Amino acid sequence: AILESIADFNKLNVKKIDFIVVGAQDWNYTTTPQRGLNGRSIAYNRGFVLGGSSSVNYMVYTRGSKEDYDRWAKVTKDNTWSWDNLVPYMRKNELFSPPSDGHNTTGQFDPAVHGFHGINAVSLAGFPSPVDARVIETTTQLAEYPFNVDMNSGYQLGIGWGQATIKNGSRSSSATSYLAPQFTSRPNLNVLLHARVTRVLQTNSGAIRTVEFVQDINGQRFTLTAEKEVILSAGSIGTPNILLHSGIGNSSTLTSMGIKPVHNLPSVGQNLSDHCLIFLPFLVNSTDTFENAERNATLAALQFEEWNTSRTGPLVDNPLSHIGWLRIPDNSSIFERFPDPAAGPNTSHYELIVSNGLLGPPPPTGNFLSISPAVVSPVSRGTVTLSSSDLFADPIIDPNLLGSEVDFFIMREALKSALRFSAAPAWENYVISPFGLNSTSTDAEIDDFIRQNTGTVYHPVGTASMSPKGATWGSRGS
Ligand SMILES: Cc1cc2nc3c(=O)[nH]c(=O)nc-3n(C[C@H](O)[C@H](O)[C@H](O)COP(=O)(O)OP(=O)(O)OC[C@H]3O[C@@H](n4cnc5c(N)ncnc54)[C@H](O)[C@@H]3O)c2cc1C
Repeated sequence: AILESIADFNKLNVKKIDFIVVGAQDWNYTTTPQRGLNGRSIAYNRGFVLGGSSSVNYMVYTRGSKEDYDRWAKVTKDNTWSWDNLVPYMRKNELFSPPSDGHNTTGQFDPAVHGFHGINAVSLAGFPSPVDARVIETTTQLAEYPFNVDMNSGYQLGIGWGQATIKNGSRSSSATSYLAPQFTSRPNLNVLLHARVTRVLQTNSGAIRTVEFVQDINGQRFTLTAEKEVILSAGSIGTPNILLHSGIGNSSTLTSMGIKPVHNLPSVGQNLSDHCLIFLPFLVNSTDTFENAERNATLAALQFEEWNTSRTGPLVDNPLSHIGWLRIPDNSSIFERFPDPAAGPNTSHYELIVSNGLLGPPPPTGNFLSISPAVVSPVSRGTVTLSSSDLFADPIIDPNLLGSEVDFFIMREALKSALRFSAAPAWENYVISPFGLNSTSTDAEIDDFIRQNTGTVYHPVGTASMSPKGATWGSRGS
């Protein structure tokens, strides 16, 4: 059942709680000033809603490369995390669905690598983007950007059609899939809304099976104790925040903050890794881009009406049409001093995201194309730490974006790659010029542009990281 309050829960008179799943619009977090971004602090979105960030994200469906998962297996010394062992679960989860416009998708994805009977819907775009043909033409013109029919096959390199967690023009999230009515109506699943977890606590046996929470920040604290286990899934910011307040973290740091240590696990909140991104717009010779509806309320209302009545039109999709997964050359000078950060030779260093418009608030005039680079094998590591023992204070979030020389080098090369992509013959008479950057910019000018414009794709991970059993680090450390 979906429950509004603990009082509603108590009325159910539940005798035994097997599992407690901590899940819940935005937490409104801001990062610390980022050294790699000229000291800028940036917004750090996290979903504050049922379904968490899956209810607010860009809906891009991308698996990692085979090598990424195989590296997980190696790091954890646990082969269940390998690609071969995880793919059956990816398939089981996936409900690959026709696009909203029902167009023929032959040659736009590989059915052999998808699941068609799961609950998390995935589909190709359901409204043609005016730049589709030029992107595909580019893959035939520049050897550097080969076409990849399905970036989610385990082999990700190349340019392919974007897949999104969308069905019939609507978002498929954890809230619409795992928490769909057929599941929340199960007698052994209750979802308590408006509950904010403050800590996880030890029972008399020492096991951590009790969850402490409030329904009103100034109100009573409640506890529930699970018969079997508590699965803490509050995301890469919420999870370490709760653990640290619970005394699970670096014991000496916790003691200095007045928090009683329960378990010394110094890795909690460390090792934060994220994908940094630059929205890279190009001024184009077109009148058919996102900017039209963004500057014209009547057109926007018409598009919304179309979506609302028939789930057709431009609003059935997320704002990107194609993605490229690409590597900097193996002989890049950065590798003379640093190891290759990718999980293997078939794993990308950076992503190029193609959109038929400027991502973000549009300037008063001009039509745009974006080819936005993101660093996807990042080396920089940041932290989530406590600002105080106040259970409701925001944690201190330092993703350390572009903190490493390797990530900066890759971002610079990715940005130059986006400029090369836009210079393919396919874009002749279409792309006028990069916006905010000159194609003859010096490295120093590009570097300054990067520091001033880099943000994030909001993919923080690693703050409660997996580790081999018995390791002295990570979630299974001593
Ligand atoms: C703007 C944005 C765009 C993104 N775009 C994409 C994309 O296109 N494709 C993609 O694959 N990924 C994308 N991501 C990342 C993706 O959404 C996340 O990686 C994923 O949702 C993480 O899942 P999670 O369950 O670990 O954490 P979350 O989804 O963040 O879920 C954590 C849940 O725990 C709740 N919670 C936290 N603390 C507490 C507490 N104390 N008490 C109670 N509840 C609590 C939160 O409210 C939330 O509901 C994006 C993220 C954002 C924010």
